[in-house]
Amino acid sequence: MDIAAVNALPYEDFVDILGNVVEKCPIITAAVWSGRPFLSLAALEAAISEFIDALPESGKEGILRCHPDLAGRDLQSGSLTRESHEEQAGSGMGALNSGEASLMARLNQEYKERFGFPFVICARMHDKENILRQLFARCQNERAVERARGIEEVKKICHLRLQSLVLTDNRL
Ligand SMILES: NC(=O)N[C@H]1NC(=O)NC1=O
Repeated sequence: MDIAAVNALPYEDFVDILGNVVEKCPIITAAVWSGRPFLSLAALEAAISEFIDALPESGKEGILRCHPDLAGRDLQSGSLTRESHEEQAGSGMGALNSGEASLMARLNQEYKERFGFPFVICARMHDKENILRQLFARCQNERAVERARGIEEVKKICHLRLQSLVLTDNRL
């Protein structure tokens, strides 16, 4: 399970295995495949990051819009991706009390109305109190600041997803 094994994957397997390192954006994984061979996992991560940075602002917002709300309807209906489900469950999003749940729903809605994309945060790095605090604070920012902030969080999520795939996926 090393970068040589990742480099040896045909693109179909590469996209099957790594296609959700950026939530619901397998096009990013498919695009960076042509940059093989990667010298390290960090080099693969850097290629993903560079691809994202080269997108126009509308593309970056598109990436954010592919993310499900935290504690939102996809969590309630059980339709989150496996990765997102683990992240949201781990940070307590499935165990909000009714006050926290309604505050989260109200602030998520306020955030989306203000910016036109959802609030994104690397859930694995925070607990529910911290997420609510950040959501409240970030609602006050400017749109460009939030776009950049959300993309930073996407990269943190991607980093942790890549790490756990390479550590645990025995297909690699
Ligand atoms: N909206 C949002 O932040 N979603 C996510 N964050 C995370 O760590 N996993 C997600 O699905």
